[in-house]
Order: sequence, then structure tokens, then C-alpha cells
Amino acid sequence: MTQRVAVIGAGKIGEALLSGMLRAGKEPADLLATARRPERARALRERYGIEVVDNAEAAKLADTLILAVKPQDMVAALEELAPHVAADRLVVSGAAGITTAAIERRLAEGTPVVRVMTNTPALVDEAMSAISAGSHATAEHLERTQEIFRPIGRTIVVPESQQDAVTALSGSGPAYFYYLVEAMVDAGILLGLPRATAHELIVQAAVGASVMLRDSGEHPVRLREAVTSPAGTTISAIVELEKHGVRAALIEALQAARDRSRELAAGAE
Ligand SMILES: NC(=O)C1=CN([C@@H]2O[C@H](COP(=O)(O)OP(=O)(O)OC[C@H]3O[C@@H](n4cnc5c(N)ncnc54)[C@H](O)[C@@H]3O)[C@@H](O)[C@H]2O)C=CC1
Ligand SMILES: O=C(O)[C@@H]1CCC=N1
Repeated sequence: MTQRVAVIGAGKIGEALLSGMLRAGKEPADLLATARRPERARALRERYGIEVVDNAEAAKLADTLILAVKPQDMVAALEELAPHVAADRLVVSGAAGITTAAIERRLAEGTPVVRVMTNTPALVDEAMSAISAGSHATAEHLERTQEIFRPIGRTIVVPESQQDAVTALSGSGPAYFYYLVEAMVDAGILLGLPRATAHELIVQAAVGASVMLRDSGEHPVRLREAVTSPAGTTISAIVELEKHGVRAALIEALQAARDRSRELAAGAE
């Protein structure tokens, strides 16, 4: 049976999902999107050949609604959608923080809701998408959600109680790596390298390290030990990282992201 999927609020994440579903073989006619700005709607129509409609229309026409609005816009979006969402629709939220309970409370009794935290590498089919069932979502609803997210990367099912931590790790995670690359390119400039060379060196080191982390099956400590020669260069750098408390800073940074996810949830209670 063809399932029609509507992305409500097709911004960065919503567009990544639309393009992923098309790459995975969905027809443009199987997809719908909504957007607040007419120029955004026009761009989506031109780029993907999909219909862009209003929220009420999307709720009526689609079997699955993916809510891709900002957490701060979620309550208003649900108020617009709720009168038009039949209880047999599957509602998938991609918003940080917002709980399935907060969404269920604003929809018809019994509406299945699934919460997903994905990330921007969805654009290159390398997303990490963590999926949790709300109180009315069945295994079949989880499977339908996995089918949407699987083509754009890896998927994992987690208890919803872990979603704020997941958001801090994999949702925001790519940003931490970009930040580290930025800083190391600056270091390259300080060491006298042209910016383009520094960028190329660090990006390829990051790609190589990522592939080894994913595919070698080795613990990161073992991988780092293999780079760290006695009385060599790497240990001189590691000593500085330890002196500046980089490990503690990372732990506290992720705690702050987790706490912010909880605050976003409180804003929609
Ligand atoms: N950007 C990221 O790396 C990630 C974002 N998320 C979550 O994805 C969601 C979207 O984030 P982004 O795509 O970055 O934001 P964005 O701002 O690019 O996209 C949100 C879109 O929703 C539209 N919108 C807002 N209210 C609407 C309404 N009532 N009806 C129709 N459209 C409406 C906005 O005009 C905007 O185009 C957020 O909830 C965020 O927490 C999750 C994982 C990663
Ligand atoms: O920064 C944010 O709130 C969103 C959620 C995870 C990544 N970006």
C-alpha cells in the first residue's frame, strides 16, 4: 500500500528527509510538504516536483505526518493541525526536546506518535536517527518510521527517556566535530600552512579517523594509542589537551545540551 508522507515545516531537516525519501525511491506524488513562506514553497516545488500545501490539507491527505518545525513552533503547529488529523494517522516528531506525551495531548485520543532524533548528515545518507514510540505507537508504527529514516543513514530504537541524551550526542554531535575542525584549521594557520592546505589535511584526518572508528571494531583508546609514539609528537599534544581540561569541557558541554533539550520540552508542556 502506498503511504503518503507529509513533511510539516520543510526547513533544513525536513528538506533532508524529503530528498532522502526521493533518493530511496518514493515518487514525488507520494510526498507532500508544508512551508510558512511562499518563496520556500516555490523552491521546494521546483527542486523536488512535490506538492506544497497548507497544514490542514497535508493532515487530510497524508497517512504519515513528519513534524519538522522548531521546538518553539511546535505548539502553534499542533494547534493548526489537530482539528484535521484523524486518529489513524501516524505522527512523527523530529523536534528536539518535545515529548510524545505533549504531542499526544494535543491530538485526537489514541493517535500514534513516534519521536525521532536525526542529524544533518542525512544530507549524505549518513544520518543517525534514534526512534522512540509514544504510548499509542505499535511495532508497525516504529517499522514505518524506520522505513522513512533507514535510507538516509543508520537507525536505532531507544526508550524515550534517553532522547534528551541522544539529542546531546548524535543530534548536536556533528556540530562538535565541525567546531574541532575549525579550531584545528586555525592551528594549521598558526603553524604557517595555507588555509586550504590546513583544511584538506584536517578534513581527511577526520574522515580517516571516522571510518576507522566505525569499521575497525577497535576501541578509540586503542586507536589513539596506535598514533601515540613514545616521546613523540602526539603525546606532546595530548598533554596540552589534558592540561586544558578538554575532556571535562566536552562532558560538561554535552550535559548542557541534554539540559537544554529538557528545557525545550518544558516549553511545550
Ligand atoms: N538542524 C539540525 O541539525 C537538527 C534539527 N532537529 C530538529 O528538527 C527541527 C527542525 O530544525 P531545522 O530544520 O534545523 O529548522 P528550520 O528552521 O530550518 O526548519 C523549520 C521550518 O518549519 C517552518 N515552520 C514553522 N512553523 C510552521 C508551521 N506552523 N507550519 C509550516 N511550517 C512551519 C519554518 O518556516 C522552517 O522552514 C527542530 O525541531 C530541531 O529540533 C533535529 C535534529 C538535528
Ligand atoms: O540545536 C538544536 O537544537 C538542534 C537539535 C539537535 C541539533 N540541532
